[in-house]
Amino acid sequence: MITLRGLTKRYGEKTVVDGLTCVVAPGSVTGFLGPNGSGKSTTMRLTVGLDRPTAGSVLVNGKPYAELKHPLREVGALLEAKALHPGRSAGRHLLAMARSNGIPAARVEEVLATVGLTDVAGKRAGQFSLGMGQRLGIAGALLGDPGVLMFDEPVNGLDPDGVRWVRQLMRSLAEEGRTVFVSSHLMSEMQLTADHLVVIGKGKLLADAPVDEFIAGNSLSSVSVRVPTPVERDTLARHLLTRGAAVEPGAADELVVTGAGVGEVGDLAHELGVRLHGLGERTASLEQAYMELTASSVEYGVTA
Ligand SMILES: Nc1ncnc2c1ncn2[C@@H]1O[C@H](COP(=O)(O)OP(=O)(O)OP(=O)(O)O)[C@@H](O)[C@H]1O
Repeated sequence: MITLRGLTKRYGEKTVVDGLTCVVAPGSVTGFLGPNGSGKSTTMRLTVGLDRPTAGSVLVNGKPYAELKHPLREVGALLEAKALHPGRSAGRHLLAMARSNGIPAARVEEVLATVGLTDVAGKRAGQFSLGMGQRLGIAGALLGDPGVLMFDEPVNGLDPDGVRWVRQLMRSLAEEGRTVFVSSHLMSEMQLTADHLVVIGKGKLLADAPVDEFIAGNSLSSVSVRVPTPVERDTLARHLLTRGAAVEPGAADELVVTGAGVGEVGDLAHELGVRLHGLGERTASLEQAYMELTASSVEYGVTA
């Protein structure tokens, strides 16, 4: 479990992490979302003692990182800036990490196999591709078999196979009862991977909710209606507009309606003698919900 209590970090005048309070619970994947520069990496760095909070605290299994006796056995992290010795092989790099944390050497073989790097264990890390480097970073996080895992943009640089592998790995780690805290900018991937979300903007907590609840609470539900001819589409659209609904063209013969339910749209079509080739709720995506919520928190937005 990771517990943040009023966690705050300032660099000079700038407050990068601003009073974050939340609990990242075991047994589920918690997605950590926020626009560029919102403080996600800083929060993760504070969690593993790479930086000190200006105020508040962050605890791993109830203790500050510095008080953990065997840190790698309690929390494993893949962070963005990897301090890899480029001339050292993947195997030796992991072995050095294992030695300094009292982890048996045999565990190195296991994690290399888990991340699919067994065949290149003797290769120098400096020659690794971006994706191989990510796999090595994940191996390092798993080395101590910790109950808490943190991954900062783990799918960065991975091919579609690798992305799927990371998703399955996160899911299985959570199913084993571990705490999995993962940041990503890939909303569709997060929607598939995460159970719960913590969303921040400009260092402040914007949301802390299960994925379904987050999507439902931050997006307008809409209705998709398929009408075969332009004349009928126009008739239905005009009548919906007079009832205060909003109508937008969708794909091909589809209209996307907000502000009216499925029943209302169906009944109206029936009254008007408009034929329907499809009618149903449209589920909003995590991306839509996220954009709604963070629109005002984007620090480096582009103005059109
Ligand atoms: N050591 C530091 N000194 C000064 N400012 C810093 C330092 N580390 C981070 N920052 C600033 O803190 C802010 C938050 O950065 P952080 O990397 O935590 O954001 P992030 O949410 O991880 O962003 P991204 O999604 O782009 O990775 C940025 O404006 C960054 O410039």
